[in-house]
Amino acid sequence: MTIPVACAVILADQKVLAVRRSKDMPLSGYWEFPGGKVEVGEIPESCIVREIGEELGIRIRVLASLPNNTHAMTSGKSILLIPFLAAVEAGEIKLYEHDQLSWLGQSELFEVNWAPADIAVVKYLEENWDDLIVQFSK
Ligand SMILES: Nc1nc2c([nH]c(=O)n2[C@H]2C[C@H](O)[C@@H](COP(=O)(O)OP(=O)(O)OP(=O)(O)O)O2)c(=O)[nH]1
Repeated sequence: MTIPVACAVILADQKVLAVRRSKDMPLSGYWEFPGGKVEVGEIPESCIVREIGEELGIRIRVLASLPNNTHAMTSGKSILLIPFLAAVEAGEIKLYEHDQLSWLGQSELFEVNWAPADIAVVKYLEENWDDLIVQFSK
């Protein structure tokens, strides 16, 4: 079984936002890009805007979609991670589900303990930083 999960790489000032899963969440203590499961009948772009509203209390604008990554979990399920590059359009970030946040620059990307499914996405960001984060920050 494959679970589609949309996540947002939110950029500001040439940094990206990482959040830590709290003790009430599965994979607690791991860092991730905020987001959640795509509901039945929902498109990933709508899902990510909805999830970010629920988790961070902000409205985002989707700038681009990034390569998906499938990751097999020990449970036998797979996560299909669908990342979007996004910017804050309105509101102030508050953590409604996570317990910590960090804004990471290119050289800081691996300073947090990423959820395993995110590692390929983070590597992609690191390798394409100038084309993505620098360009879209202009
Ligand atoms: N949001 C998010 N989830 C991730 C990432 N990487 C990763 O492995 N996951 C996993 C953790 C969870 O097993 C699953 C997402 O579930 P979730 O609990 O955040 O989803 P949700 O908000 O829709 O919550 P629910 O339906 O379980 O209440 O995907 C990521 O970067 N962002």
